[in-house]
This record gives sequence, structure tokens and C-alpha cells, in this order.
Amino acid sequence: MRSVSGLLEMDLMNPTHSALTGLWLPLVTPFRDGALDERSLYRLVTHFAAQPIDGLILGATTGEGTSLDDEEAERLVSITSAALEAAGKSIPLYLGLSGADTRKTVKALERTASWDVTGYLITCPYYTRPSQRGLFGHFSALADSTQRPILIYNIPYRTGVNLANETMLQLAERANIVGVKDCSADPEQSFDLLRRRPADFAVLTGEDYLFYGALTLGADGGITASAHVCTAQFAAIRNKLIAGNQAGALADWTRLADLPRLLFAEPSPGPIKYWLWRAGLIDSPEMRLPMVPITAELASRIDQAMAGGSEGA
Ligand SMILES: O=C(O)C1=N[C@H](C(=O)O)C[C@H](O)C1
Repeated sequence: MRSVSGLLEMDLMNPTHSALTGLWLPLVTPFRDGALDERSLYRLVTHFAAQPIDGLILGATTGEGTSLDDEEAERLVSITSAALEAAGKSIPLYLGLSGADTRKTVKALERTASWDVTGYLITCPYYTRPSQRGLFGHFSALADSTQRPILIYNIPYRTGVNLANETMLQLAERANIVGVKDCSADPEQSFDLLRRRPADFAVLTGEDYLFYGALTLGADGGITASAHVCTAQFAAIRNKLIAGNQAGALADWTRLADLPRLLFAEPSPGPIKYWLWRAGLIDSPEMRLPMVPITAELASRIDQAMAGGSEGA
């Protein structure tokens, strides 16, 4: 059982929340014939447990969290947790939550309090477009409602609202707001945050095509859907940078940089699910409406890349 007080554990181990570094995978959720595909899920987690990942996130954007009902999300967590344990892989497991309303998001935290997760990745409220004061109030209320660590998920192009660095830094003062998945897609905003953040506040980039650039500017790692493919190569780039081998890291990134464009050429996670399906890791590339299968044209580009052709993989 993952401790409900993952935060406490982290504090005891290391006051700089060192668990929030490295390559984190926002896992796809396999579906088959309209249902959660538990067999594929177990196989997938077992596969990635053998890869150099430092954390796993369920039910985020890539995991189609908004398409899952509560029972499915709970099964998703328990199967993943069991597969990780069976594989002997001890890494943090975060659950993605999103909502437009603070009260309902607090209820989601209460409902999931006994689930076997380490912490939460929580988006800014979408659709309602609150002010910075409202965003501060939202995340403060969430932080008050759980002892678990919260990673803020700032993704303005999906939620319609940008959490400004001033607000982020105020929220960073809360003990269990431990970092951000930065999808601001604004290198200037990201760099400003990286320069001003406290040492115990993690910044993980969520922009796959900025992975290398964010690391060179000081990001602690990435939450990177593209790392479903070429996982070891993504991890190696960070390891090389840490070891001071910048030329090696850049050479690796030069080879890999086209992959995120291919995997995001149509709405995610369609292309990634297609790749995983063709690789035999999941039994179906199925998604739930409003997500639809990728086009035949993109499928053929992915087939080519998998065969060792163009586009970086
Ligand atoms: O699922 C996620 O979390 C991710 N979301 C980003 C997105 O919204 O597209 C991309 C990132 O790779 C992972």
C-alpha cells in the first residue's frame, strides 16, 4: 500500500522532494470493446516497469482521465499498483484530476483518499476561466483537503486559463503543493519560474517538443507522453546532461526531436495508442468519443517510423 502521507515520506527522505525528478510517464488507458482493458493495462505497466522511468501518472490527458468513470479509475489504480509491485518497481504513482469546480474537485480528493496513489496531478479549473485570486483559492482549498502531494498541471491551451508565476510562487509556499507540470508552452514564463522557484518546488516540463530545452534551463525532468516510445532514449538525454555530456545529449535529441511532432500530429493519445497497438503492447488503439481513431495517412507515417523509416524513431 502506497502511503497516504507520501508527502511525509518525502520530507523525511529529502527536504527537496527529490522524488519529483526525472522521466515521468503519463500512461495511456487501454480500452477494448468499450471497457477498460485490464489485461493490456497489466501488460503495459509490466513493460514500463522495466524501463528507466521515475514516476507514473494515471488518468491525465494521455490517460483520457475525463473519459473514465469512478469505478474504472479505481480499477486503473489498483491494477497499476499491483503490476508495479509484482515487477518490484517502486516509483511514485500520481492520479490525474481535473474539474471546473472547486467543491467537486475537493469531493474527488475525498473519494480517492483510500486509493493506492502517492499524489495528484491537478489541472487548473477549465472552462470557467477564474481570476488569479480564484486560482489561488482553488488550489489552496485542494491543498487543505488532502495530505498528499499535489502537482499543479498548468496547461492554458487546454483549460483556457494560465496560472501566472506570481500565483504559482504563492502556492509553492504550501507544504503539499510540491511542483508543477509546466505546459505553459511559453519558454519565457518557464524560465522565469525556474529562476525564482524555491528549491523544494519541482518543475517538470509537459511539453514534449521542449523536453531538451527545458532540461538545459534547469527543469527537474519531464512528464512526457512521447516517452511511451523510445523511453530509454528520453531518459538517456537527461542522464547525459546531468553527467555534463551536453554534446551527447544534443546529438540524441537531434535524432529524437521529430518524434513528439509525429505523436502529436493528431489529437493525443490517438497516435500513441496506435503505436503501442502496432507494437503489441495493447490489444486495441480504441479511444472514447469525442476522441476518434487516427487517419490512415498518419497511421502509415507511424508504420513507416516503426519500420525504422523517417520521423525520428
Ligand atoms: O497526459 C499528460 O499528462 C500529458 N499531457 C500533455 C498534453 O496535454 O498533451 C502532453 C504531455 O506529454 C503529457
